Amino acid sequence: MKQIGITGGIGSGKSLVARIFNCLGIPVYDADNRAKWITNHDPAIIEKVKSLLGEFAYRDGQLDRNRVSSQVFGKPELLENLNSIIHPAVGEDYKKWVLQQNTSYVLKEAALLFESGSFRQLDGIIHVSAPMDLRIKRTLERDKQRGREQIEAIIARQMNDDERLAKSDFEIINDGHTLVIPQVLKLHAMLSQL
Ligand SMILES: CC(C)(COP(=O)(O)OP(=O)(O)OC[C@H]1O[C@@H](n2cnc3c(N)ncnc32)[C@H](O)[C@@H]1O)[C@@H](O)C(=O)NCCC(=O)NCCS
Ligand SMILES: Nc1ncnc2c1ncn2[C@@H]1O[C@H](COP(=O)(O)OP(=O)(O)OP(=O)(O)O)[C@@H](O)[C@H]1O
Repeated sequence: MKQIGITGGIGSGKSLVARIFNCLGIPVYDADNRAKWITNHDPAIIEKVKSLLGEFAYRDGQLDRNRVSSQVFGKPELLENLNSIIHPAVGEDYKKWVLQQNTSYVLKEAALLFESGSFRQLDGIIHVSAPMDLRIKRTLERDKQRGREQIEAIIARQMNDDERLAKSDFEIINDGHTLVIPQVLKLHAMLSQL
């Protein structure tokens, strides 16, 4: 079974593209969502996050995401420390998940496939590309709690599009003009044959 990554910057449309593959019967591991689950449920991770960010990082037993976003996205060192707690846990969780799948290929969706090093375990990477202004506009519309300043701080913490695309094997253009479903169908036909 081939393991394919799907990546792209914030607001590029990874989740949307991943949902289309999922409709075709392809299992998708959503690293963002699993990271959310782990930070709320794994006691060892919760302890580590609290010792890094303080007790107030959690409210009513849940990670206070707005508070933590304001705390970490403007502070590269703090974010790196948070990443080094969460990324290995997501890596282990993914390994268990993949053993339970039995399709011709699976998808791992993550914004930070290259930054986290997890691309090394994958057989190919799909890059979802969209112009920067459109990515910011989509994210502003989706995440009402986030301002433009925070979105720009997040973008500054991610690999730039050119570099990410150069490291990827396939591209899906999600620029608001190019039709997305035909691109997914073409790639799905090819990946199913691998
Ligand atoms: C800082 C946190 C609490 C903010 O939560 P919030 O609900 O506001 O945002 P969410 O998790 O939905 O992320 C929104 C988008 O921001 C970007 N992003 C998230 N974490 C990071 C990061 N560490 N570095 C760069 N970009 C990131 C991604 O494009 C992501 O899709 C959360 O993002 C987090 O715990 N991040 C660190 C762990 C991580 O890297 N998760 C990503 C997948 S493993
Ligand atoms: N082609 C499109 N047409 C209209 N809306 C779109 C399109 N692509 C994405 N969107 C919308 O833009 C927003 C961002 O898309 P999505 O959540 O898939 O991005 P993402 O790459 O997964 O972002 P993140 O890294 O933050 O998780 C969503 O609200 C989504 O519905």
